[in-house]
Amino acid sequence: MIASPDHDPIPLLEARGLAFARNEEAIFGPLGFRLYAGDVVLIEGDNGAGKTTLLRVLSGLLEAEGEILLDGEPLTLARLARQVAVLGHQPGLKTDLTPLENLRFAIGVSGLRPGVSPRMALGSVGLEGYEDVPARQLSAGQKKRVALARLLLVPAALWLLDEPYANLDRGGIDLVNRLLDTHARRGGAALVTSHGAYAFTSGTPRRLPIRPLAA
Ligand SMILES: Nc1ncnc2c1ncn2[C@@H]1O[C@H](COP(=O)(O)OP(=O)(O)OP(=O)(O)O)[C@@H](O)[C@H]1O
Repeated sequence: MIASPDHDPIPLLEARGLAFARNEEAIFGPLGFRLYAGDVVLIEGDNGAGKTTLLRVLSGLLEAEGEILLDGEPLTLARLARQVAVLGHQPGLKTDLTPLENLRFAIGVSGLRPGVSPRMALGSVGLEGYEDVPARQLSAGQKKRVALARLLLVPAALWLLDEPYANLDRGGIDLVNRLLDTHARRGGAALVTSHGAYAFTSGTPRRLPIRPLAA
């Protein structure tokens, strides 16, 4: 069980007895943990350990045994849309649309954090000048940066990030760490998978590995 020293009594995310099996083969769990405002938690595990599966369960994409609570309430699709931002292996962009259009689409679905605009968010992730280029013309790292800009724009307090460092150069890795740091200081929380090579290399927020993830 993970808990920060100073936190609100209600965790942003709580898992109770969470277990997932495929074809009767256990993938992970049972697993219990709490994530409070200000927590950034690194999910560690070898290839195939079940990190992505866990994030897919927490994102409502796969059903598992056990309970998932968001702000103390059972996970529902409506709560997910408002309270959780997910960054998967794929950047999740519509490639015929530009970065600006993709971000406006995301705002339409998940809302807008006060005080930030799509152009500002693209500037923050180093994509000034790429606002109006079709996303299919962007490199893998640039696409990942658009997905990071989406995190900055939406108001969700809980971030679920699957391999956010993949495809990023050194500056991009530092960028992810800065975004996590700022998000945590603003009262957000994040669950991050990584193979560890690049995790939290600078501007390090708290590092709170959960183990074991795979029973
Ligand atoms: N769609 C699927 N159908 C069947 N088995 C799957 C499927 N997706 C994943 N698995 C299996 O579930 C297990 C956990 O996979 P998962 O992708 O969660 O691992 P991971 O820890 O994220 O791995 P990696 O570090 O390689 O990304 C693996 O044994 C994998 O082969």
